[in-house]
Amino acid sequence: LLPILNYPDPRLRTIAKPVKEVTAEIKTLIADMIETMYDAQGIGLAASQVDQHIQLIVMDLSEDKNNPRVFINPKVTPLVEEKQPYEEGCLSVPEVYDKVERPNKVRIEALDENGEKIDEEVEGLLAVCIQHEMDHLNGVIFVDYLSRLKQTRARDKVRKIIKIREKQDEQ
Ligand SMILES: O=C(O)C[C@@H](Cc1ccccc1)[C@H](O)SCc1ccccc1
Ligand SMILES: [Zn+2]
Repeated sequence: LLPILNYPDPRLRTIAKPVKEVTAEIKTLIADMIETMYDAQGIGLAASQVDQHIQLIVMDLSEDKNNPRVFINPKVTPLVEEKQPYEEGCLSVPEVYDKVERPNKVRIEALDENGEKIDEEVEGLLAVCIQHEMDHLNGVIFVDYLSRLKQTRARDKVRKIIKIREKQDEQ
């Protein structure tokens, strides 16, 4: 399992670099990220969150957690002007949930783990999730869209949760 960086860790603000070639170690990273995402009960994970600053996202929205998707060097283009609110969460901001408005239909252009082209139009949770992950690759965290007060509360809450988790790990 890979350690997930927690807000407000400044490393989460790093801009991810494009992947030049899908090497063996990138394939290992992909497998480790998928395992880490499942363990953390996430439906998406960006490489930035595990302190690897390359343009790589893994996602699995399936019920049985048996259909992982890999997006390398992704480009997301909104297909509708109108934005819809969605109650987002983030593995880097544990137990903080709040509404974020995003276009709910987007085009995804990327490469998959075999370097094959992906070019899909998606909507709903998949569209929300890919935009949330793309933000991570650009050093943006969903709490950045919230008020200052909510950002302060999020920071305090994450600090408390991490302390509790560290205590649990000691026992
Ligand atoms: O990038 C992450 O931190 C994983 C995110 C992905 C996500 C964020 C907002 C909306 C959908 C997906 C989540 O922690 S995965 C947990 C989750 C699952 C279903 C709905 C919301 C959040
Ligand atoms: Zn996130």
